[in-house]
Amino acid sequence: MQQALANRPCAARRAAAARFGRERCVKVQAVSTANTKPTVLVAEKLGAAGIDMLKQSCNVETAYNMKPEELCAKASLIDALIVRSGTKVTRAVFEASKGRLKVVGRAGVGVDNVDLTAATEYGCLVVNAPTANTVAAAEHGIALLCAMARNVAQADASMKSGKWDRNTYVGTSMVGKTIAVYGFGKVGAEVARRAKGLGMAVLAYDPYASQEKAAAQGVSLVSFDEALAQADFHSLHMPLTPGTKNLFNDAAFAKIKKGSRIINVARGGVIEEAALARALDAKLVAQAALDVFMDEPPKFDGHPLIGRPDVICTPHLGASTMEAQEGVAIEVVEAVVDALAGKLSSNAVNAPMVPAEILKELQPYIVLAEGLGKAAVGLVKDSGFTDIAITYSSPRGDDLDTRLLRAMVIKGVLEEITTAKVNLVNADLLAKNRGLKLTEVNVRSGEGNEVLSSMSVSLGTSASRFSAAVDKTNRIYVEGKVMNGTPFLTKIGNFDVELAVQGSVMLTRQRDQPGIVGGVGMALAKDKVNISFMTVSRTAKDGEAIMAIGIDSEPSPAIMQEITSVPGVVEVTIFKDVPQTEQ
Ligand SMILES: NC(=O)c1ccc[n+]([C@@H]2O[C@H](COP(=O)([O-])OP(=O)(O)OC[C@H]3O[C@@H](n4cnc5c(N)ncnc54)[C@H](O)[C@@H]3O)[C@@H](O)[C@H]2O)c1
Ligand SMILES: O=C(O)[C@H](O)COP(=O)(O)O
Repeated sequence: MQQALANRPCAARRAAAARFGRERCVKVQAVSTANTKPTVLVAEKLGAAGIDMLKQSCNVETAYNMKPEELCAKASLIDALIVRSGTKVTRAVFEASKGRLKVVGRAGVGVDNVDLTAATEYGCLVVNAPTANTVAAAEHGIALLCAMARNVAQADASMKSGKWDRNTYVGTSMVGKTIAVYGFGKVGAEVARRAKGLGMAVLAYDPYASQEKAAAQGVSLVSFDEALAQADFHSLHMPLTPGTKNLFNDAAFAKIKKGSRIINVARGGVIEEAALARALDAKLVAQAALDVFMDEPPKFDGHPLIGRPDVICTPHLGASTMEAQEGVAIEVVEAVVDALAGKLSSNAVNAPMVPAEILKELQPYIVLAEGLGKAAVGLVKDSGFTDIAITYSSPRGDDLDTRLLRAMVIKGVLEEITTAKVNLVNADLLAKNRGLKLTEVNVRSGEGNEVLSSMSVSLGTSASRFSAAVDKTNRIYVEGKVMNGTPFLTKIGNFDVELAVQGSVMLTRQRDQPGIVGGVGMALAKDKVNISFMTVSRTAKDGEAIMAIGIDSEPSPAIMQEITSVPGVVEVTIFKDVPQTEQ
C-alpha cells in the first residue's frame, strides 16, 4: 500500500495523533503572565520594526558589543536574547542564566555562534530567521562579482591615495562568460537568476538539487569537476558541513580553470585559505572576493589573503542591507514572541520532535529514523538522488502515525546537506520546498504493540559513494530495527549488517578471502585509529563481503588510500557521526 504524504486518512491520523500526542510538541512554557512581561535583551543591532514589535509584548533592553562576562552577568535577568553572528552564546551563558533564559533568537540563518547542545540541555529554545536575508546575500555575491571583475575596490583605494591610474585596473567582462554556482539552494538560485541578467551562462554544482528546478531557471547541473574546469567565475553558496569543509583545497584548485575567479559569501571554512593563497600565487586563480572567513574576525597579522592585491574582502556583510535587517528582525521577533508564549515556531532550531511524556516509547525509533536518513544521504555520490521512499513494517499497520518518523528521516537527510533546521512543524514543508519526492509504504508485520518491527529508507540515485549500498532495484537502501531498546542498522544494500546507529563507521567491500581484517586493521593502526567493533557480512563463501568497522577517529586520506590497496578490498567509505537526537 503506497500513500502520498497528504493522503493519509483523517480518522487514522486523529487516532494516531491522540496516541502520539503530536499536537503538544511545545518545549517552552509560556513565560509572561497577565502582570509580568518577559524581558528580552537585544545584544546586536536589530531592525527598528522588530524592536517596535517586540516592545508590544516584552520589556526590551539593548546592549551592544558586550564582553562575554557582561553577557553572562545579564543572563539570569532575561527571558530571551536576540543576537546576530557577532555574539557567541556559549554554555557559560546558559549556566549563568540559572534556568531563566528560555529563548535565543538568531536574527539571520547561521546558528554556529550558539551552543545548541548547551541550549537544549538547559531547556532553552533557539529560533532563527532563515529566509529574510537570502536576496541580500545574493546581491552581495553579485556586488563582489562585479567589483572583482572591474577592480572597483583597488581603483577606489588608488584614487583615494591621490592617483589617476587608468592602466593598472583594466578589468574582465562578465557578459558571455560562465559562472558556476556551488550550492543551488535559496541564495545560489537567486545568484543564478541575477547572473543570467548579466548575460552569463550558469552552471550549478549541487548534488542534492532538483533537476527540474535547475532546468526551469535555465541552469545546467554539472559535477564538481566539470564546474571547476568549465567556469570563469565560481560563486560559493553551500552550507559549511563536514562534507563541504575545505572542499576548495589544493586538489580542487589543481582542477580549476586556469585564471578563473572565485567569490565566497557562504561560510569561511568551505575554502582552505592557505590553499587559495597558493592557487593565487600559482595564477591558477586570478582573483578572489571574500565576505566570510575561517575565523571571524580573522587574525589580520600574517593573514594569507586579506592584504593581497588580487583579493577583495568585506567583513561578513552579505546580510547587511537595511531591508534584510528589517526582514530578519521581524522574522526573528515573531519566532521569539511565539516561543515566549509557549508556541512552537517553524523557525525553531533545536525544537523537540517529540513531547517528553511519549519520548520513552518512541526514543529509539526516532533515533533509528534519523539515523537511516543520515546514513542513506551519506552514501549518495555527486549525482545526488531523485526521491526518498520509506517503508515502515509495524504491527500497527495503517494505524501507525508516520508523521514523526517521516520528519526524523527528513531531518536526517536535510540537516546533512542544507542550512535547514528541521522540526516537527516544518519537516514536510522543507521537504516539499526542496522538491523532494517522498513515498511511504506501511506494511503490517510483527506482533504486539511495538512501534516498528523494522524500517527502511531508500533513495533513487544513479550512483553511490559505496556501490554495495545500492540494491537490486538500483536504489541506495538502508534498513534498521530496534533491538532491546537500541536502534541498529541491519541492512545496507543487499548485505546484512548489525551497526549501532551512532558514532563513525568505516565500510569496506571486499572479496571474501583471508588477510582483509589484518590488512585494514594494520593500516588503521598506523593512524592510531581505535576500533570499537568490527562485523563482516558476506553473500556467499568466497563471494563478496562487506565489513563495518566502528572508528573513534577518522583516518587520513593516505591511510584511506592504503586500505583501498589491501589485496581483495574493492571500495571503502566512512559514515560520519550519526547523532543521537537532541531531546
Ligand atoms: N554572507 C552572508 O552574510 C550570508 C547570508 C545568508 C546566507 N549565507 C550562507 O550562504 C549559504 C547558503 O545559504 P542558503 O540559505 O542558500 O542555504 P540553503 O540550505 O537554502 O542552500 C544550500 C544548498 O547547498 C547545497 N549543498 C549541500 N551540500 C553541498 C555540497 N557538498 N556541494 C554543493 N552543494 C551542496 C544544498 O543542497 C542546498 O541546495 C550558507 O552557507 C549560509 O550560511 C551567508
Ligand atoms: O547566517 C547568516 O544569516 C548570515 O551569515 C548573516 O549573518 P549576520 O546576521 O551576522 O550578518
